[in-house]
Amino acid sequence: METSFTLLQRVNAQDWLHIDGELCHKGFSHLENMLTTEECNNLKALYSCDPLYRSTIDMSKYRFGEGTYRYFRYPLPDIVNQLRTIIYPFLVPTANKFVREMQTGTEYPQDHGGLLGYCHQAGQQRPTPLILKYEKGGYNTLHQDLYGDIYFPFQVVLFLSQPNEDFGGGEFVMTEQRPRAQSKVEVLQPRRGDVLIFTTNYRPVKGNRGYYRVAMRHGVSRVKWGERVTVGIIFHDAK
Ligand SMILES: O=C(O)CCC(=O)C(=O)O
Ligand SMILES: [Fe+2]
Repeated sequence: METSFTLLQRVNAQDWLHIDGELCHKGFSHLENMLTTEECNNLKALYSCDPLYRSTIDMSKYRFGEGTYRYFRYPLPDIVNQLRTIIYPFLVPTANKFVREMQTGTEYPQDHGGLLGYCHQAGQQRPTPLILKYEKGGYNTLHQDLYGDIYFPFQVVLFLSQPNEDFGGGEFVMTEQRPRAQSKVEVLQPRRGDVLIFTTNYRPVKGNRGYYRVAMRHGVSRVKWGERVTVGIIFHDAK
């Protein structure tokens, strides 16, 4: 989308009631054409700017997969910070519905600063947004991005590379683990500029006796050729 709309206007224009329904019933929602090609290219170009990062992880070293990711330092790049701050409040009603259904007793504050306040009080002070790069053979094993006791139940991935043009393979994969059942998978291939919102830990599903937890994990299948770059926006900070 070549657009002159601000990020706030673009986020505001989404059908958040529909997104709420998708998060509750499927655990993810795919928003198409949120970022322009120029914004994607600008974000990708940040990858090699060393001073922006607090740490760089070679995924194979920890057997997390194959590829590299880099955690941004504070202050975050403007577009990452804006999206983190702007998207958060739209997700709070769904997050609080999850909490009420599971009766965990926590309520998420209405603005992102409030969530960071809770994180910082609990000793979670390190920024979690990151940029990930996979080359031929790269992949990301199934995982959850929790980073401490305080976590927000949704997170976001920005897709910066074009499938079948910049890379092949490298699908985004999610699994749902229902209690006492086999796992179900979803395989997505979002396009450059798309944004995916998904459940970090679990989603509540109504059963005969109240709600039960369906754990969700995400990862990336093997990249067959080319280079795939994403930015992950996690709303809570890390220990
Ligand atoms: O590269 C991807 O699509 C997955 C990124 C990821 O695991 C994350 O942002 O938490
Ligand atoms: Fe992740």
